[in-house]
Amino acid sequence: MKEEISVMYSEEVLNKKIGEMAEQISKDYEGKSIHLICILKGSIFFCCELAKRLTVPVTIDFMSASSYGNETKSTGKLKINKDLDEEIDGLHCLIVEDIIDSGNTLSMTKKMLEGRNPASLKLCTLLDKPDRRETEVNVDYTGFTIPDAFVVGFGLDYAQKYRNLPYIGILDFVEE
Ligand SMILES: O=P(O)(O)OC[C@H]1O[C@H](OP(=O)(O)OP(=O)(O)O)[C@H](O)[C@@H]1O
Ligand SMILES: Nc1nc2[nH]cnc2c(=O)[nH]1
Repeated sequence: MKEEISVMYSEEVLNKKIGEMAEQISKDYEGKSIHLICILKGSIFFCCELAKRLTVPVTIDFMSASSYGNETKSTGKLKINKDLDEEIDGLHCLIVEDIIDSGNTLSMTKKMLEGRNPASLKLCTLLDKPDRRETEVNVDYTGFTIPDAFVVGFGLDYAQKYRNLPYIGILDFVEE
C-alpha cells in the first residue's frame, strides 16, 4: 500500500485562520498575560504560529501527554511523557493542541492541570474532529471542525512522518 496525501488546508489558509484566532484570544485576554501550554509534539507548529501573533504578554511551557501509540485509533489511556517545567499556580493558562479526536487526552490533561490551581484554564485547538468524541471536553477556541479523516502535516504525524509538511492533508492508503 502506498501513502497518499491530499491537501485539506494550505499554508495560506492555516495562517489566515491562526491570525483570526490570535486576534480573538488577544482581545479576550486584554490586560492579562497568557501562559501557553503546548502539548508535544504535534502542537509545536500551531503553538509557534499562534504565539507570534498574540499581542498580549506570553510565556510558554511544554508537556507531552498522549492517548495514542503508532496507530490511528485511540487506546483511551493517558501517558505523561514529559511534565511542565514550571508551576502554573495563579497563571492564566491556555492549552494549545493541534487536534482533538476522542477527547481522552485533553479531558484527562485538563483535569490534572485544574488540580494545580491556575487562575484560569482554557483550551485552544487548531482542528476538532467531533464525530469521534468519546469523552466530552469543553473547547474554548477551535480553528477548523473536520470530518472523520486521518490528517497529517503542520505538526501532525503518521508513524512520526509528515510533521514538517507546511499544510494539513488527508492521508489515504492506496494500492500500488
Ligand atoms: O482527542 P484524542 O483522541 O485524545 O487525540 C488527540 C491527541 O492525539 C494527538 O497527539 P499524539 O498522541 O498523536 O502525539 P503527538 O502530538 O506527539 O504526535 C494530538 O496532538 C492530541 O494530543
Ligand atoms: N496525525 C494525526 N493524529 C491524530 N490524533 C488524533 N487524530 C489524529 C489525526 O487525524 N491525525
